Amino acid sequence: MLTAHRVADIRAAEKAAAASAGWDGLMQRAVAALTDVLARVLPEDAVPIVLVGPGNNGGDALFAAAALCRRGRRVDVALLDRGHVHEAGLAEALASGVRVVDGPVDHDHVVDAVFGIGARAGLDGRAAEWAGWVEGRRPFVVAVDVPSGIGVDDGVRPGPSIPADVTVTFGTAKVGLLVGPGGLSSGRVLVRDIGLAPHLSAPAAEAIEAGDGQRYRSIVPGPEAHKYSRGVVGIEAGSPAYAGAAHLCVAGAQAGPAGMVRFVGEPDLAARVVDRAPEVVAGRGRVQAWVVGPGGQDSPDPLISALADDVPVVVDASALAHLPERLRPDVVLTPHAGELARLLDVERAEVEADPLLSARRVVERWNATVLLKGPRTLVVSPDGRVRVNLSGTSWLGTAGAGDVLAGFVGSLLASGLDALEAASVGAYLHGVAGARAARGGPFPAHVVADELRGVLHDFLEGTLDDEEAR
Ligand SMILES: NC(=O)C1=CN([C@@H]2O[C@H](COP(=O)(O)OP(=O)(O)OC[C@H]3O[C@@H](n4cnc5c(N)ncnc54)[C@H](O)[C@@H]3O)[C@@H](O)[C@H]2O)[C@@H](O)CC1
Ligand SMILES: [K+]
Repeated sequence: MLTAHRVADIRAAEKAAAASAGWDGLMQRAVAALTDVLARVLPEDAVPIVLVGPGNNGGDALFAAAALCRRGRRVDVALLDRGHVHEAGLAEALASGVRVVDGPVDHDHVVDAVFGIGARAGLDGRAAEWAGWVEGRRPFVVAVDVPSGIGVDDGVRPGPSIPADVTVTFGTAKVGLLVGPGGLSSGRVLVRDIGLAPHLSAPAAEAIEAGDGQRYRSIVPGPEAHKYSRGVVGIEAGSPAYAGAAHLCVAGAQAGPAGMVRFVGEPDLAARVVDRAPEVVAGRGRVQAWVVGPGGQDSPDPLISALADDVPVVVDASALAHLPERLRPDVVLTPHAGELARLLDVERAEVEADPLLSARRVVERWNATVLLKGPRTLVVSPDGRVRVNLSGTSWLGTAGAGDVLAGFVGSLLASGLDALEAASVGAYLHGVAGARAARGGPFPAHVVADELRGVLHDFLEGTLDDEEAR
């Protein structure tokens, strides 16, 4: 599991770690990790420019620049403000042969050490000019700890920022490296240990990784299992206008661990669903989880009857327009940004600017678990836990992909995972399945359902490839 913490918690952990290692000791660990990454990701013959701000973030980079020079590389450095700079770092950089220049010119490689966890979101003055230069030239950027300009705790981007291809972050990820615009500006996030782990509080957010399958072995049927013990998922989805949503939602559910799928819908549609998927049982009966809404009619009834069963419910698409006053933590709402904006009666852009805050507002308003779909799908639980999904491909922006996801999450719920786990495992594996499908080019959503089976298998067996999962 990748963990992310808030700045206040990281500062507290650093203080505790510094009590034994000393502040210089901590910084030297950060410098060693940074130097190691830079030596690997920057081509031998490149002359990178290091953009250095006033704090310890700049200090880290000055020491790393010095270390690179001592290894025979050429490095340019530009100082945001000569009056405010890590003096010991600058002295060592100069002594090691770093060249101080006015600013970036024709550099193709940038090390962003303007601001670290001491940053306020947004850049102005010289830092904003540098951000503008980066936007125009599009060099390869390595961010030190965080990309400068983003909100470290929330990933907002209220003004200019320096988006990175790689972010080398110390001790633990920061929430703003994962969510919202910050998440999309951080590139590949490499967490490097500097000895904070024993001192860190519970993470503010987590992301499932390829190696986490062992945690979810409970969904593998044991020797005594039968179809009912594996869980039954009920689906009320589809309508004359969106008959395909019923098929795709069923396909998603059948790719999951549940032992049976029940389908509820008008007789013609139910008959077509059973024609395509003969294992499906049409009609109501006992279920361990419901999925309502994909491609559904504009009616409150499916959600009302699902909630009356007192089992976990996935509430998607049309059913989102009919939420009662209050829900329960085992209800998973699955809006995209536009649907979530409608729930809050705000503009979609507001949700996209700060998805974590927006999702939290819905969680608080309804006391339900929220899976906010997007390039960085978020899952937020009423108990405060947050998961961010890092798997996927832009090709998943295809009609019907959400129907598959809703069915798959329903199956995970029926198999006994709690709402946060079902939603985040579902989003993660759905993303990996999309990435796998995309190897063959653009794909229709039913291919995602086809891939999910194998992806779930590889995840649980511990053989999922980390590379394809990002
Ligand atoms: N504290 C520690 O134990 C360690 C810190 N390390 C490094 O130190 C960094 C944190 O250093 P600092 O606390 O000095 O913080 P920064 O290096 O982020 O610098 C903060 C300074 O920049 C100014 N500033 C922030 N955002 C601004 C903005 N948008 N516009 C204008 N000025 C702005 C602040 O007023 C403050 O003076 C970490 O990110 C990491 O790179 C590492 O060396 C590891 C150890
Ligand atoms: K930085």
